[in-house]
Amino acid sequence: MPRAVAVSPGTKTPEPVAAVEVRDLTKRYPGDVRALDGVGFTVPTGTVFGLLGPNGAGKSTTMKILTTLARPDSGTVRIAGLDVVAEPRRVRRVIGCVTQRSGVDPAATGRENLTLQGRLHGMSRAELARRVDELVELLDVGAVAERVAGGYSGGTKRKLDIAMSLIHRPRVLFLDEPTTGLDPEIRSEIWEHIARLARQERLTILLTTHYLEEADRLADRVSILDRGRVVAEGSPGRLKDDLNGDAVVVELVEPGMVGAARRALDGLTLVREVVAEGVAVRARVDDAAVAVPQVLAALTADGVAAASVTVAMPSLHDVYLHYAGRSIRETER
Ligand SMILES: Nc1ncnc2c1ncn2[C@@H]1O[C@H](COP(=O)(O)OP(=O)(O)OP(=O)(O)O)[C@@H](O)[C@H]1O
Repeated sequence: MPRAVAVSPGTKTPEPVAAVEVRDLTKRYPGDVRALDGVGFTVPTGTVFGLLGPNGAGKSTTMKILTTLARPDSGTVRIAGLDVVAEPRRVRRVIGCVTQRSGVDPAATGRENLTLQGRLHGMSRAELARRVDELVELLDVGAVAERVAGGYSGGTKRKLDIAMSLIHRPRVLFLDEPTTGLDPEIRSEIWEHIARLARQERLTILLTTHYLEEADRLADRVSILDRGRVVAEGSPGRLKDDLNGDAVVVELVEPGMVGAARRALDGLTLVREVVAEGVAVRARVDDAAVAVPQVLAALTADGVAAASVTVAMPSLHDVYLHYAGRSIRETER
């Protein structure tokens, strides 16, 4: 946790303890769509915060308002102490954004992309050259920095996008689904980079994700949004602990039986929630020792064959399912 007040090196002005402070945010779209209905959360300086929620929950709308791209109907947002509605230009100077749409110019080299970005921020030549070198090393893109970005792999391109968002040394970094569409191996490499950035650059990071393992791995705290409201907030560990009970995961012999397995387990009073996960079903129960025999009996009675049964502690998937009322996998695009 951060100290009460920190001093940033260049300005000697005290940094507010909360890097992001969101209060009572509301936003309606035409057609009486209530996209945000009183959203509030605080992100302490130097921490990583995850915004989770099913499609349509209000994550993008929240991100747009926080990054000055949209105005709220009511409520307040302060970024590094600055009001996003009253001082959008100053806010833009202290934030960096990585959106799902890449800002990389495929015809320019990695180094040229970074340099151009720095010029757009009005950085001096010497300072920019230093910063480009620093970021090339930090994001480990030295081997490809002189090659045109059009030939980069998806992971390298994403790293360049992240580096570009950091060129002007922002205090708060917004990452919108930073690893969507990447291979699992590349995804964990990007996670390592993000975690390192948070430490080395003393960044506050706010990310949206629908990979719950990403939030579990990176976020100090998460907020689960549903229908424009925060339905749960806390550290991933605390949210999991609060759920109590166990998760019973039954892997099925036949993928086609997932629906039948789900219906069979839905009918058991000791199963609190059940969700399909690929060729498995995941049920949350109070006591796995009591539940497993009944789970297996119910499946057998309905003609569903189990390949394996695993008992686990509740995961962030179970937390999400509990608060959002549905699995994030059911809501994936
Ligand atoms: N420009 C718009 N006009 C009308 N309705 C909109 C507009 N943008 C978003 N909405 C609606 O507002 C609600 C919140 O959308 P938002 O995009 O913020 O959710 P989200 O959590 O980011 O979902 P996703 O992950 O699908 O982007 C949804 O019901 C959505 O359909």
